[in-house]
Amino acid sequence: MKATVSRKAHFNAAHRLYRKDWSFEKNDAVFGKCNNPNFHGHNYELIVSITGEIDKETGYVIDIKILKDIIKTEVEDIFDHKNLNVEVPEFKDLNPTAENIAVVIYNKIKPKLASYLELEITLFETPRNFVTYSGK
Ligand SMILES: Nc1nc2c(c(=O)[nH]1)N=C([C@H](O)[C@H](O)COP(=O)(O)OP(=O)(O)OP(=O)(O)O)CN2
Ligand SMILES: [Zn+2]
Repeated sequence: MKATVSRKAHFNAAHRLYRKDWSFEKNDAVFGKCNNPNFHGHNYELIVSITGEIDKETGYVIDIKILKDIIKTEVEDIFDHKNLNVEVPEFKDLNPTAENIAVVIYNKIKPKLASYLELEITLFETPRNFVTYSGK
């Protein structure tokens, strides 16, 4: 019997959407106000969902305390109150769009889980804009 266990988390971060190999004009045309050289911020809301068999003895798919600790170490401690472009090495040459942030979070959390567990990341950049990534 399979179930999905989810944990919500939150981080606040600044970013700028642009490509270093494009002119300011091209970045402005594609990314608009998100290309502000002085950056801008979001209150990101994260949902980490783990799917797997319910253990017959414990009744758990995964102990949520363990998931909470993984999210703190791999996401909150690294992203919260940071400038993603400047302070998070994964975004040195990767545009910190919601899509790419979700992929980076997936790639940081996945190795910390037992290999038989499935992972899905849902990241809200604003209350109305969100992306989902599950490694496909
Ligand atoms: N596919 C994507 N499109 C956009 C992304 C993204 O990450 N992926 N990001 C941005 C900007 O960074 C920014 O997030 C847009 O914010 P904002 O302009 O505030 O968004 P809304 O106008 O939709 O604000 P609401 O409050 O949600 O109405 C742009 N595009
Ligand atoms: Zn933004």
